[in-house]
Amino acid sequence: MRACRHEPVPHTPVWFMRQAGRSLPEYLKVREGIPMLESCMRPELVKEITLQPVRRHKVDAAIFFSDIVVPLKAIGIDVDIKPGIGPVIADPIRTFADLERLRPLEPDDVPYITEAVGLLVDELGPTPLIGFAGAPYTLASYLVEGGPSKNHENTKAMMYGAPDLWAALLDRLAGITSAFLKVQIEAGASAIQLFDSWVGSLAPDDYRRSVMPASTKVFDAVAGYGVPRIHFGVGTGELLGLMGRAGADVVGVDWRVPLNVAAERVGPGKALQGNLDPAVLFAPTRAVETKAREVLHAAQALGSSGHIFNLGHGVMPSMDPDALTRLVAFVHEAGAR
Ligand SMILES: Cc1c2[nH]c(c1CCC(=O)O)Cc1[nH]c(c(CCC(=O)O)c1C)Cc1[nH]c(c(CCC(=O)O)c1C)Cc1[nH]c(c(C)c1CCC(=O)O)C2
Repeated sequence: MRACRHEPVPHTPVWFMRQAGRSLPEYLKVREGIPMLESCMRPELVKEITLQPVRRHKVDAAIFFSDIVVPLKAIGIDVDIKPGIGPVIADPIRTFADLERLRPLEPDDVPYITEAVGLLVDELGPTPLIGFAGAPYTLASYLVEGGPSKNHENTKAMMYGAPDLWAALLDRLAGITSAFLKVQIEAGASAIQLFDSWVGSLAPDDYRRSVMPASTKVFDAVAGYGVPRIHFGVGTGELLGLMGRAGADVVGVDWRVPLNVAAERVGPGKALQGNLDPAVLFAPTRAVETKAREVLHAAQALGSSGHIFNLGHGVMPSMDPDALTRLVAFVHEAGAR
């Protein structure tokens, strides 16, 4: 939390996006026979899965085990997470009439989230819990396409061709996302991350016009709590400045932009999170450490604090968990003040 606020830290803190999940044998064991979305609704199981990578890797933060589509499911959208595919929406959102299915989210829709966060905060003690949600653009891409998409063609067709419908869709999603984050913060989450995983597919002008207002609305909605707000997307090199200006305190960076360059794009006053290429973890330990040291060096542009070490995107299921554990120890040692 101190690194998020540019305060002095004993060492660079580290956690990994998707640190909980299929890279861990203990996860595969407890998930056996339980569908993904159902597992997100069982507080004891959520607690166990969230804690697994903290115990194993000694990371400096826990990320709440859930999924970006959980709030959509909670308001009655017919969505499922298909193994190896991702979220699939039975009836995509394409018209103004479809929007009526996106009703506001109430805390009572997600009692299992409140309960799981409470259990976790008790158990984690001083280790912070990061809550999260999907940002309006990324959620819209799943809702409009009906599932994962490479080119986001239906999404962009609506954004360019039906701007009023698009704005109304993103505004509704901003409300749902804000409510979902508030539930997690009020239950005790120390920080939040807004994942706009697929927004890197947009040019800066389109982002500014068609997406930034909804993301700003989300950040504004939770500003009053004073918890650090992290914002991340993949391939967002050209958007980093705007994503910071949308209201993030910490901007997540993928591996394509060195952190010293990202610091210039984001400007003073914001911390950075990232940005080791996840694929580096498949190389021998010496190579991992060389690349991790490069990340730490580039982050020195931020001064003595304001860097949270992470991967440039999520942990992959085929990664060796021991390589991640070794990386945490290395960052703690090489990033000591
Ligand atoms: C785009 C997105 C999704 N979900 C999420 C994002 C944003 C992050 C990113 O950019 O990767 C966010 C997410 N999903 C999950 C977490 C858990 C917390 C953590 O990071 O440890 C988080 C933060 C669990 C999950 N979410 C999912 C899994 C795998 C399902 C399983 O274990 O059966 C987990 C552990 C499923 C999911 N859900 C989604 C995808 C693309 C997939 C993968 C599909 C597949 O490859 O099988 C949508």
